[in-house]
Amino acid sequence: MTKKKVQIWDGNVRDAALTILLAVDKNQAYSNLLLNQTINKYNIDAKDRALLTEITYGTLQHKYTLDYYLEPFIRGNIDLWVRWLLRLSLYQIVYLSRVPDHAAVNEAVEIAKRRGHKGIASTVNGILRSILRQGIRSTDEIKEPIKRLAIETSHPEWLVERFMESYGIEKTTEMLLENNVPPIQTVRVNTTKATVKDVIRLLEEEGITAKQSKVIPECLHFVNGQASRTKAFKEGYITIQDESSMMPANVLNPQEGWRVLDMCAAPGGKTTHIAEKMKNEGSILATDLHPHKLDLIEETSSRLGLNIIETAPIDGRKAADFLQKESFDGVLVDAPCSGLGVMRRKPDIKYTKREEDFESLHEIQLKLLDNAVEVLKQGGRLVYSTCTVNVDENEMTVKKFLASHPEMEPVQIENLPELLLERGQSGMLQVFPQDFGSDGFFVASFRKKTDLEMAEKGES
Ligand SMILES: C[S@@+](CC[C@H](N)C(=O)[O-])C[C@H]1O[C@@H](n2cnc3c(N)ncnc32)[C@H](O)[C@@H]1O
Repeated sequence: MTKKKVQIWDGNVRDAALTILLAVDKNQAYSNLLLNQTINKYNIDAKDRALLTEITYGTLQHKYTLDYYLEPFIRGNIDLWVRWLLRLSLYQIVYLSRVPDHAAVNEAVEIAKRRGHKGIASTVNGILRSILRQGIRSTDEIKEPIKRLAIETSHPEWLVERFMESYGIEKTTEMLLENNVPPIQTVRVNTTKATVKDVIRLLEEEGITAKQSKVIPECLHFVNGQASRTKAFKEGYITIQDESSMMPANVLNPQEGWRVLDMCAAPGGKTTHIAEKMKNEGSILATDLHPHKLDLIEETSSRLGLNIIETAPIDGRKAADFLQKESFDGVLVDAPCSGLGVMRRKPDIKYTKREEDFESLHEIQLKLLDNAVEVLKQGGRLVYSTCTVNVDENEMTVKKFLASHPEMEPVQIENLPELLLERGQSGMLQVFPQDFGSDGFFVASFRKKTDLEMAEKGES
């Protein structure tokens, strides 16, 4: 039997959101990728694009809260697609003031008729109208504080508990709330091609307002428009990147002429930033475990006009077996991690990650760092980064790494604005999503001592 291909877009925003949400739930599809593919494939116009993004992300972001509100109104079993339809309709009623309640209900009933039958449509109508009549229940009914916070902010309880233990109630609450706020669209200016001012002007000519960030100088915040569709993007003046991800290249502070290894490089966001910092002079080896991802680095380098980047498929846990010892002036290990800092962008992470998934990551991260040390020159700079907020993968990984490498010393985080430097301690910096509206991110900086320094300190 041939499988029926699902047509995501037929001009109905809510129907498309429902198809995407179901695919995310049933096939573990990534919400951000599926949404972007849909928008680009069907060339969806700006108004529908905004609503589709808002409903898809918003419903996913608030899934547990919406289920809490729906629970008293649902009797017996309902199909998965009906549950998602109820969730996305209630999302509009509770969170989107610009969508009138009756419009959200009518749209839901029409979709239920089309996808199911009259009986399902009348159930959907009944549930949504009952909620409108009786109102949603308060979370004050939940007496246990962690459970209440988990439901209010739609995060799993085990994760809330974990964050509380590491960061305390205030920081945790701020972070959980921020995880439900849509991310700001940020881009990095290709400083080898134009100045920040010039790029702002180029974008203005395309009808786009972009503002220079107060945190990372080469970062622009988009006020309107879609970066990937601009001429400035196509012609290599900008790269789409979260502002936090612009920290590692700044902290590494590579100089023109350096030889740099970017060990976990794909899709190349930081590799190309490093090349821009080096003014496209010197050489960068960008490696990744997955050979197919290397094409992305090459595509981006060529779009940006950077020609000092070479790629190679190498498992970083064995990099020292393939690369010359002590041959790189700088190494970046932007490690695979649990991604708990990017939940605004990938809300599905909240529901798919399991605590046991994290355990193996710490070991992989240490192996990558062990190899980085071997290929780093004496006196060279090593930067370790993750896009997570998790002590085990960040501070603990650094602690264990330093304990087993007397030849490495932490160095003060440098080359970032004062407001960030103040937070950096013992060569480490943890940024939370609520700090300046960027992803949660961790960066640590180290220097390899020379043999002479080791001998003088009696450490060799
Ligand atoms: C956080 S992402 C890197 C993002 C990239 N640095 C950027 O800025 O675009 C982590 C990368 O590590 C790669 N990876 C996972 N395990 C690896 C290993 N053992 N050796 C090398 N790369 C690995 C993954 O394929 C993934 O592309």
